[in-house]
Amino acid sequence: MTELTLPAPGKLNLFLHIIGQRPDGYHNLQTVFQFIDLCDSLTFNLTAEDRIVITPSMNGIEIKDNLIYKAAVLLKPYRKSQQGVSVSIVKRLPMGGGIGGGSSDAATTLLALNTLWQCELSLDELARLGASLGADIPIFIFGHAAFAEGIGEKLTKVAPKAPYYLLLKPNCSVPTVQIFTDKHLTRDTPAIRISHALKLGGHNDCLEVVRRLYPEVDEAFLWLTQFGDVKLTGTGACLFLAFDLIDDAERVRASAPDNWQTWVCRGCNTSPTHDVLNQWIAQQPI
Ligand SMILES: C[C@](O)(CO)[C@H](O)COP(=O)(O)OP(=O)(O)OC[C@H]1O[C@@H](n2ccc(N)nc2=O)[C@H](O)[C@@H]1O
Ligand SMILES: Nc1ncnc2c1ncn2[C@@H]1O[C@H](COP(=O)(O)OP(=O)(O)OP(=O)(O)O)[C@@H](O)[C@H]1O
Repeated sequence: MTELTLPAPGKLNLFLHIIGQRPDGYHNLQTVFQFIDLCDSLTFNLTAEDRIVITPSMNGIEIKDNLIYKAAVLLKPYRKSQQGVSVSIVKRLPMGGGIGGGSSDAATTLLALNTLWQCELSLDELARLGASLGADIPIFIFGHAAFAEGIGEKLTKVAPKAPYYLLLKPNCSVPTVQIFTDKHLTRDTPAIRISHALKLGGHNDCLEVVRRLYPEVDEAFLWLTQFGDVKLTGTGACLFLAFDLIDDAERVRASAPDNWQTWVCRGCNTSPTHDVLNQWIAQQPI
């Protein structure tokens, strides 16, 4: 039986500028995406029966709402056979954290099944399919750190510094839609050039709104600022801080109050999903 196990990494928005709003309500952004080596793990097994099975079930998510399921359904019309798939997942990425766990699971499913079901879609075609499920999916299909524009689908490869990060999730989850519909959100940050972004970075326009709506994020932000330049990823709730040395990151982590989830992880400019998938493909008999 064919089995494929792939990591589904989280992402960070190193900055997130909102430069306008489209007529359909979606926001035009400028952001730099970088992956982290904190990952879910997804194992795919093809099955004779034409069904999509996901185990274990995820807390509070019906299978039909699971982005893994939705991604698999999107690819079904391109299959060369009528085989189904069983997906088992080890979930490590917190939900509602702004690190794109659901999007990464969906993108990993598209990449894995494109190979296992021999759909032969290009990365651009997969990214377009993925974008119909969520704005964060194209970056995980693209597979390289990128400067992103549009709603996150216009991607230009970049290679920012890849430090260690202390990632902290305050004891709350932030629904993306709540932040994007808040009337106090800044939506008119002037557009910058990619060279400016790489040299000077930027800020996250969602930070002030998230701190005001979520006192837990505000408290964690204030605690972390004593150690450096704290950033919010996406619409939160996760905050992160960069370190050159892993020991410094671990020292701050050890002093964090117990009610916050914390991780020390490394920035990655290539996606671990693509790294492992390319190795797997290279090992298959011709
Ligand atoms: C905040 C980011 O994580 C930054 O990378 C993304 O922009 C959010 O991406 P996502 O979670 O995949 O978002 P989606 O599932 O596509 O959209 C959720 C909701 O957020 C709002 N939304 C999302 C993305 C965007 N550029 N503008 C928006 O206004 C829309 O109301 C949408 O209904
Ligand atoms: N496989 C999945 N893993 C996680 N969440 C999923 C999955 N499938 C559906 N969801 C739904 O998507 C929501 C957002 O989850 P996700 O982990 O992508 O949040 P996030 O990290 O805040 O993402 P983003 O930065 O894209 O907003 C969850 O609250 C959950 O209801």
